[in-house]
Amino acid sequence: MSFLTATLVTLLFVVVIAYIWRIRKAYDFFIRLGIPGPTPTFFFGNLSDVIKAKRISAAIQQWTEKYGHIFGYFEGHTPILVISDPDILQDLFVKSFSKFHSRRESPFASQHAKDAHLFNAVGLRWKRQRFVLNPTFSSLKLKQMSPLIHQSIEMLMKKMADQCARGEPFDIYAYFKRFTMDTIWSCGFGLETDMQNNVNDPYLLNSEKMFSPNKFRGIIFILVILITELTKVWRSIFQAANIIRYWLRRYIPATKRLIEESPSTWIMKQANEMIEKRKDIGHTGRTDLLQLMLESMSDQDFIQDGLAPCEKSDDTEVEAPLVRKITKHETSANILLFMVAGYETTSTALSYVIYVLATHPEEQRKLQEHIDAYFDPETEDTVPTYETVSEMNYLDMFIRETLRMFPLAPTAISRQSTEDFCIKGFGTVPANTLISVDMYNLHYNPNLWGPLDPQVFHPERFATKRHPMAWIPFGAGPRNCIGMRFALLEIKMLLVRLLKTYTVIDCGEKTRKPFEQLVEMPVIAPKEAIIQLERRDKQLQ
Ligand code: HEM
Repeated sequence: MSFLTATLVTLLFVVVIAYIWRIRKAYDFFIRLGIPGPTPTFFFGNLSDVIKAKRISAAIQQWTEKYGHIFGYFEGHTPILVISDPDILQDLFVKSFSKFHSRRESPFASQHAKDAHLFNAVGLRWKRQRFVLNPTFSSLKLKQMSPLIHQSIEMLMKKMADQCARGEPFDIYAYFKRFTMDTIWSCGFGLETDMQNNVNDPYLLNSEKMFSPNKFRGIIFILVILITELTKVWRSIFQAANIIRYWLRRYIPATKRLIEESPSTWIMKQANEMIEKRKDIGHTGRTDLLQLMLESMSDQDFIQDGLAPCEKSDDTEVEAPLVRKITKHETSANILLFMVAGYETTSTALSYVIYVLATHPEEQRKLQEHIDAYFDPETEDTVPTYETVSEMNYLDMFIRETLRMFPLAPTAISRQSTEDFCIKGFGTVPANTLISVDMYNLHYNPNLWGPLDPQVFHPERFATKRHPMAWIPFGAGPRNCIGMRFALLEIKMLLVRLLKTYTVIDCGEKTRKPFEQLVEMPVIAPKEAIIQLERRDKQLQ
């Protein structure tokens, strides 16, 4: 063995030993703080329990039952602190928000990249973007958007009429996806898409691909968890692969048939074209998301954020950033984000509402009577206005109760502390600790939701004032879901139209099975939502 080889082998040996020692030491994290939790396995942490539970949120639920409202587990050797004590969460998410404004970094994109969007950005960059985007879903804007939402509903109702006439069970979830995609494009970006009629629409296909399993993404994800120190390397490999794919397709036409374009690259390309087109047209009179971003668009490629100490934002209790601008990179990244966030979440929420309606006929009847009290059941095509649906309390409670029982994005809520913090009864938790929430535990906690058993579907429980952290399907505090009011409006307007005309019928096993085998990716969703529709006027005859 040459001297060089011997030196290299020794060096490698030292690095491996140091790494093993580092991992071993990482596993002392919760022991030092006196926080309970499942015992980690060397290198993998508690991943085997997650695999057994099939879903990360299901594993977290099981651990909360065993270890209580504060516990810790390990993803690889990264400690994750899970909290479901509502008072502590209130402190972290709202009162001490200045220390907890960051979210867990995506394995695929850096929080500090030029194109970090609202979901990924941290600190002042996030505040600046949120400040520009917050007015998107104000009451006035929602009111202006409601006729556009109605147009998409009209199209969906035509499809529902066809399906009802067939008299067979069908997957309504697929229709909801096309409906929410049409709606977000028209309300957010002023584009008249027709995905409800064109199932091969490239926007729809590419967005669907972003949620479908992808082996390469899966491998990068696992590598980031297990060898987290090399996150930048794994991320660069992921990004380089996308760039190579793009250049190969662009410059070697023969590869077009062999190599598929990455769906995010495709969407970003459309987003950039859309920005240029709208810039050419000038102000359209529309006040959609794209217009808001264009009005605040900076000529700079990168904005150095700074604080204006005297300025305060209306919607967040944080100081406003000095520059109320957004770059072109951030604009196109946010177009991608809003499209993805506004499509899968709302359509999945609708599929849960449909499941509840089908499996709780008595509750469905009550909701129909409530709708009949506001809209004449004889006139089918009434346009449910923003004002009227906003008054419909029982409809609101029905949707809230569905999202309490079926929270679909629990892993979207994560926070990372920027300073040390104390949890009463435990030690000082160091800065940069990742915090997760057990949404199921909060949503099913009898102390927060009693006296009626939280396992029972009972919309009226929302008539009683509850703890502000008892219901958090859209997150909490200044960094909650920006699209919440839009999603709720869309769901309400659609339900009014659907239930005025139809009753949702349970198709037994076909309806129930997909909801017993939910998949978390990252939205928790059934594969399909099979139901049948029956005209209400036919039932009365
Ligand atoms: C039923 C539908 C929806 C659910 C359940 C949902 C859920 C969530 C959750 C749990 C978060 C994380 C909040 C937190 O960390 O506290 C979030 C963030 C976000 N959501 Fe939604 N969402 C829905 C619909 C929408 C829609 C329709 C849009 C846009 C059109 C949207 C855009 C976003 C964005 C941009 C963020 C990041 C906000 C930030 O970091 O400042 N969501 N959503």
